[in-house]
Amino acid sequence: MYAFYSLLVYIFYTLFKKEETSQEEAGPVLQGGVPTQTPQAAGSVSMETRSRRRKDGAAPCLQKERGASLTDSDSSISESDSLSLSEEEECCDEGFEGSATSPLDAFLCFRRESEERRDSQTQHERSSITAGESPLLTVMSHLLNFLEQYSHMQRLQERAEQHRLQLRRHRARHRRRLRALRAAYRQRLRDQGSVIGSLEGAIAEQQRECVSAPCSGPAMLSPRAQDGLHQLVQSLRRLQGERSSLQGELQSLQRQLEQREKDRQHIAKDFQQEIEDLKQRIEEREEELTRLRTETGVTDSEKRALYLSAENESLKQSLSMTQGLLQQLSLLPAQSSTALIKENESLRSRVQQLESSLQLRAEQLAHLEREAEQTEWRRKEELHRREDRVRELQLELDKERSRGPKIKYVTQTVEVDSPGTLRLLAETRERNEHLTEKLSSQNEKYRELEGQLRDSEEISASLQKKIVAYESEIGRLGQQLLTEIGHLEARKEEAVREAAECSEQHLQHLREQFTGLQSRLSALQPALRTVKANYSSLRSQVRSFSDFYGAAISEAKKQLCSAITEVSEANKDILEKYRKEVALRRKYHEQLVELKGNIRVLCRVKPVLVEDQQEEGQTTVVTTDPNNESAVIVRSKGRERTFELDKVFQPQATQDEVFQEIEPLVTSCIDGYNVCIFAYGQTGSGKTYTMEGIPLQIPGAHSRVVKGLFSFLTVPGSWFVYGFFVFPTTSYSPVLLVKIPNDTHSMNTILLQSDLIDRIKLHSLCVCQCCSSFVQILALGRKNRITYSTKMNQHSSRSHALLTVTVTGTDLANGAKTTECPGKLNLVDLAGSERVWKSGAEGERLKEAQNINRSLLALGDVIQALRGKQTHIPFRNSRLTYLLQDSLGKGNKTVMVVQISPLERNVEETMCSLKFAQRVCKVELGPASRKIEPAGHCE
Ligand SMILES: Nc1ncnc2c1ncn2[C@@H]1O[C@H](COP(=O)(O)OP(=O)(O)OP(=O)(O)O)[C@@H](O)[C@H]1O
Repeated sequence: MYAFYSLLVYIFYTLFKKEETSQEEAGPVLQGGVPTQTPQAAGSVSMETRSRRRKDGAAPCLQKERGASLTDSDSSISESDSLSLSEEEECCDEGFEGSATSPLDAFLCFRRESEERRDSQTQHERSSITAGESPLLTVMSHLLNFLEQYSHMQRLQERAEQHRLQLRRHRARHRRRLRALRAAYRQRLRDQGSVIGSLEGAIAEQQRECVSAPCSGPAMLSPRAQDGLHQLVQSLRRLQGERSSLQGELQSLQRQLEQREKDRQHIAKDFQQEIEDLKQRIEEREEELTRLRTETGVTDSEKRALYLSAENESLKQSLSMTQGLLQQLSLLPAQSSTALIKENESLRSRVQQLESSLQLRAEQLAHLEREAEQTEWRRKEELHRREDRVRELQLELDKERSRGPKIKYVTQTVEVDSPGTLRLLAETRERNEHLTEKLSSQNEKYRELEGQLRDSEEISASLQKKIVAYESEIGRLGQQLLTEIGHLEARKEEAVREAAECSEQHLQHLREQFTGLQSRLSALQPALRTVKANYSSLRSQVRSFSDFYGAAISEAKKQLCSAITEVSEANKDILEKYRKEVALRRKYHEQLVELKGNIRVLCRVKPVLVEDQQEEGQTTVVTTDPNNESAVIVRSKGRERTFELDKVFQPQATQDEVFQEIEPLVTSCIDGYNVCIFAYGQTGSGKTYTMEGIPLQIPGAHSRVVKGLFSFLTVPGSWFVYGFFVFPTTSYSPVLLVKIPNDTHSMNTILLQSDLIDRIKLHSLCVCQCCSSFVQILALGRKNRITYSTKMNQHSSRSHALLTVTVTGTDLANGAKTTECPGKLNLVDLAGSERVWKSGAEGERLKEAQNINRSLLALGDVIQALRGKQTHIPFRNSRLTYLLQDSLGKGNKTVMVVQISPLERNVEETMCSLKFAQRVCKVELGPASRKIEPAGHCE
């Protein structure tokens, strides 16, 4: 299909170029302002018309035309000429109405037929073809439309040219006829004048004869003379009648001339108006054309169309370029096509308008020509009649002249004989004078008419000049249009050439690439062969290598097994040594802890704060001995009492110093012991400060213990894996200290446990795998802990806070777990013991204070029972003691931090706390015991 359309484009282009070149060669040449065709141009036009007429069987018309053109030079025009002219016009009209048979028209007919054929195809095929070839078809349709319009314009121009030629011939014929009529009329007038002159001469001669013979009377006139006179008078009367009739005819001619002049003026006006309208339309069209060119870029679209056609040509040359061309065609903007279609439509409508106006003009011209012919015919008829009459008059005058001697004789006899004859002569003379006067007046009128006719002819000539000027203007505009079309064509050719060059270059480039690739391919082929050979050799090597590899692996395995057995033997010794070392470390640690005591009581003296100094009784009653770290002296009621405890921290002691005393318990917990660290003391003495500290600023025991626990996870080469389970809860309230959200990223699992005792529940079990999640849980617990302001403490804790951490350790060497019941670390921040009257608690607060004191009393009872080594330890007396039974019982390790206030006003509570601490000091928990599962078999 593409090849077919490219062929079509080529044919179009060739035809178009041929027509253009023929037009350029046979372009109109202006001669004296009138556009005429050169012989070549006439030849080309006549060739076309000749061929057309030959087809129509109108060859005689051309001969007649030629005959008419040849006879145009003749001075006289016969009726046959006019007849031939009318026939010629009919033939020409027929020729114009006939269909054009130029090569371009034939091609357009062929295209129409092909379109019809294509329309007759099935809708499916047509849609598929249209969908596939729309850009090319669009371009082709534009080209065809353009060519159609161009051929139509050419036909119109030819028809206009023919009309102009006909008009010129008719005008020339009309002028010739007018000249002949004028000459004939003048001749007739001259003849009449001569006849009259001869008559006057005869009359004068008769008068002279009458004067020379006065004696002769009318009686002397013979009857023959009388008859002659009678005939003369009658002839004179006829002449008079003829003159009157001629006068009437002249008047009618004058009226006709006037009417014709009016008609001519009217037609000229109409014609001028039409010319003006046409000029205006041409101007509008030109403006619109320029506007379209500037706005829509018609030239670009045409360039693109020609570029596409060039691409299409290149398709024939290279099959590989087809796909690229299709893509370029698909990339064509639809706007240019629509603009071209619109422009084509507008051009068509304009051409139709011009056609209709041309048809109107042709009709008007035909009407004018018919009128002119009628007028000419009438004039001719009139001239004929007048000539006939002149001839008759001439004949009569000749007759009269031939009768001259008789009249002379009669006149003499009349003059001699008849006075009546003299009277008649006088009358006749008078009449003759009168007729002469009338003739002169008629002559004057005729001259006036002639002048008017000349004026009208001048006007008509000027009008014709104008028409000629307009025609020349139209021709010039047409020439400009043709030159512009030529320029456009040149541009198109330039664009086509550029596109062809570009495509040629591209093709050349592709060819070069292709040749380069081919050379590279040819160069690569030996390399490929060598690579293939290498590959095959490698493949065979690989095949042989797999066997070699299997043998090597089995050999290596054997070597590795032997090495592993050797290393494992060596490692066994090392592991044994390590275990011994660990056991030794634990033993020594245990011995150290036991030496220190499984239950240790530490005392921390709160420093005197600024706010404490503002109240009464701010004097300190507690003193410490720098040389004795285990003694604290309290002055009460004028007496000093020394309490011996395991360790007494001075008021300046830091959190770190306190933790150093607690730290061994962390190691014990890791080793699988149950340990308990709790703070005891009156309200506001600093228990929470010691256990929790000030978050992020001065961390307390909680954070440090947790850090210590997690530091074991990062010990390099550790043989243990630890898991930390946290039970943040409260001993007093069943409300959870920490409500752990499900989406907390640091929690892996949340387990619910069943009731353990009464209404105390361990609601949640959190598995912490990093320190930050531990700290988070602590922060949540701190946030949820209930605190109220009392007289003793602004942020007094109203419940015991327990943080239970269970630790499981697995020995990687033998898989032994530290215990089935893992090591447990209880961190307890007890609620402050207080004197109710002192704290000023009431209502709910009073109940809380009572509960707190009750639980602390139960703790004291448990401590008392342990001290007395009773068989029954009342752990179940309170929730607090129940929760702490794992850590307070036998085989456990406990650290109690007694917080005391150094102020005088708290001396009673300080004494109570220290007495309780001393009681605890005397408790023996017995040797601590580890809970270690038997090791499983090592894998
Ligand atoms: N060693 C210390 N150094 C500085 N400030 C301290 C120290 N100990 C306690 N405090 C301050 O004393 C105030 C009371 O302490 P804290 O709340 O810890 O007492 P408490 O024993 O927990 O009271 P309660 O039993 O009523 O909860 C706090 O403002 C705390 O910062």
